[in-house]
Amino acid sequence: MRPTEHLKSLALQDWQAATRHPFTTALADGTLGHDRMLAYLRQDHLFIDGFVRLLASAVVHAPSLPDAIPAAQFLGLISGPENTYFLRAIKALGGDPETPAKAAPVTAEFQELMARAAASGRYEQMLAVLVVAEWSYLDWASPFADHPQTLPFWFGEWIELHTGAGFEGVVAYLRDQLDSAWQGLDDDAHRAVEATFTHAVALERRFFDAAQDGFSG
Ligand SMILES: Cc1ncc(CN)c(N)n1
Repeated sequence: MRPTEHLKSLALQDWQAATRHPFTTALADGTLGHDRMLAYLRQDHLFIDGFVRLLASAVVHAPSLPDAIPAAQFLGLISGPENTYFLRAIKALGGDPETPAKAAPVTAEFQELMARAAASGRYEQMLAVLVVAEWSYLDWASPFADHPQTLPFWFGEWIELHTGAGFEGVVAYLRDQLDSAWQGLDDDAHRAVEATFTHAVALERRFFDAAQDGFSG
């Protein structure tokens, strides 16, 4: 079994709950309340701040230039079209993209996990969080790739950013990086990757649970 399959198998319950979540089902069929989508995007924009720094750290720690380049290109996508999507969508939903939200507890925990992984100097720790974040999003969004064009852009473009050949390539690359890093690690480092990976999956689930509640708790 591939190391990334093994890691996912350790977190299967949370994985399935995160990737077949009523929040994303409602988002994809267009019935999600606009207030809910706005609250989610304002929290997720905070998540992206930490994510960009984590991805940049992975670029720094990649073992070679060919290993670093796909992550560097993905960094450009997140910092460009994805960030612009956030600004446009938050504005269209009635929010002020220039005023950051106060981090909800689950967002703050995610920020801490990403900051810890980035500061660890351990490439596999960075990849453990990056793989969960992008693979779980590919998993929930893929069944909705052919969404109706009538969906408002704040729903439709969010699905498009997480589906398609380009994004599948990002997930394949991140998984390959973690699979090959795993081979060179000792038992203690394997346990540490497992802990970070399963924590990240639990946070993805809790992030959608909180989003479903409008981040009110
Ligand atoms: C919480 C979370 N996890 C993952 C992703 C995927 N980019 C995201 N936008 N937000």
